[in-house]
Amino acid sequence: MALSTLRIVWLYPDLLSTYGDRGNLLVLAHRARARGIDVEPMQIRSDQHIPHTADMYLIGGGEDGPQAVAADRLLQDGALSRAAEAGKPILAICAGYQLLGSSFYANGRAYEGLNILDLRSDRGPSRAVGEIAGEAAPQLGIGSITGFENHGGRTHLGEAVQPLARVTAGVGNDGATEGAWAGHVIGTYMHGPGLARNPKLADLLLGWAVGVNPAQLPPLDDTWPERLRYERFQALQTASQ
Ligand SMILES: NC(=O)CC[C@H](N)C(=O)O
Repeated sequence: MALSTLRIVWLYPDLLSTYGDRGNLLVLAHRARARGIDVEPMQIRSDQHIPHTADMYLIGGGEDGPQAVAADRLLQDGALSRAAEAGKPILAICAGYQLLGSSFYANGRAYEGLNILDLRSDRGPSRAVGEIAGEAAPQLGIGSITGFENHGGRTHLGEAVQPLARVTAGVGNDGATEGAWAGHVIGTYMHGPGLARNPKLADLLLGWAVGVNPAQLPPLDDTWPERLRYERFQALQTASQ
């Protein structure tokens, strides 16, 4: 593999990290180290400059107020937009996902987003709270997805992005699609943390970061993540009966 040390930036833990989103960093670090890749996790607070040199960037979800502050600081910093242009993998969850679009709603008004993904978010008729599941875009090769969602926003995709998944339970963007991706940037409403529940999504990001086809990463023992996934999908089936 081309990379010996994987530098993963976890953005703004002081503003955005709800429902265990920090777990995404832990999952990526574990899955990289298990393949012999050293990991340097970097937690960058909102009063710090974002390093340009990282190999992957993570941003989590949060409430409306911190989301608006985070968007403002990210716009001023500029490094996340340059990372996207440089093809660095970015995983953004919920509030972090919404602020990658052109605009989003928080506290009753629209805010400017980073325009990294061709989408915009407004408010839905009710909060979307609970399990979310779907079938991921076949090109991604990650199969079905599972997560937990809690958001008031609804997201409308433009032509330059593809839906991450087709929704089979829950709401996601609008009840039909969930999340979005373009290049190496993925946005999703899945908390949980999302990567603990979707190890193939974690490996997709890792593969992008180290420059190998994810299918060529050495396999790991995923007994426990698979049990978790089984349990979550079963819970949805039971709830729908
Ligand atoms: N969980 C979240 O990140 C919520 C994002 C946003 N504040 C919304 O309610 O839509």
